[in-house]
Amino acid sequence: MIPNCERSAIALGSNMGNSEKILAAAINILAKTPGIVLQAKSSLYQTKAVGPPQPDYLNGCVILQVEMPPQQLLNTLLAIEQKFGRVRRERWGPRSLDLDLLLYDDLIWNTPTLQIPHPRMRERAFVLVPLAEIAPDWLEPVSGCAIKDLVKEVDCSDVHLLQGA
Ligand SMILES: Nc1ncnc2c1ncn2[C@@H]1O[C@H](COP(=O)(O)OP(=O)(O)OP(=O)(O)O)[C@@H](O)[C@H]1O
Ligand SMILES: Nc1nc2c(c(=O)[nH]1)N=C(CO)CN2
Repeated sequence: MIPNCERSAIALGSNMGNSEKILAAAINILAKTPGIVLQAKSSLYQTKAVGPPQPDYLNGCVILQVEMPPQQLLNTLLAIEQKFGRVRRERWGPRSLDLDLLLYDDLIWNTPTLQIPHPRMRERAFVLVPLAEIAPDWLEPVSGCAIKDLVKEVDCSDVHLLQGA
């Protein structure tokens, strides 16, 4: 536990390369980053890609205790994406690693480079299913709804628990 720290939820996704290995390695790096303590880790889910046709994703979420402001946390996430050779080509296109900052306590934050809560999290079953597993009672601050209730509003039929993960 870090004194004066905030709780943050991060979504992880990958559909290029050895996604299981990449997600495990990314979580490991996050857990070893100064100012970050890994509090909880969801199962991994195989999910049908939303967006242009592309391979299925592996998705998961983690809860972190962080002792850094939101923009610094985003910069940390972008640096980890780069380590795994993330190249931005098309919007919502395939990627070796995607890390999205979903929630930062009950903060609502809107700048050109960072929006919290993540603006599309409420419509994404591939985010809400793993997040509900580890943070069901966390209130998404824009809607005021708990994650366990938001997950009931989306179609979860394309999100499957990865066996043996
Ligand atoms: N909450 C957030 N988490 C991550 N990135 C964010 C957030 N809010 C704004 N951004 C900005 O979005 C930029 C582009 O993100 P990215 O390329 O990962 O989008 P995407 O994964 O293709 O689509 P989506 O944002 O719908 O998940 C980042 O460089 C970052 O500046
Ligand atoms: N199933 C799934 N589809 C996606 C994902 C993702 O992580 N999982 N990420 C996207 C861009 O952030 C676009 N589409």
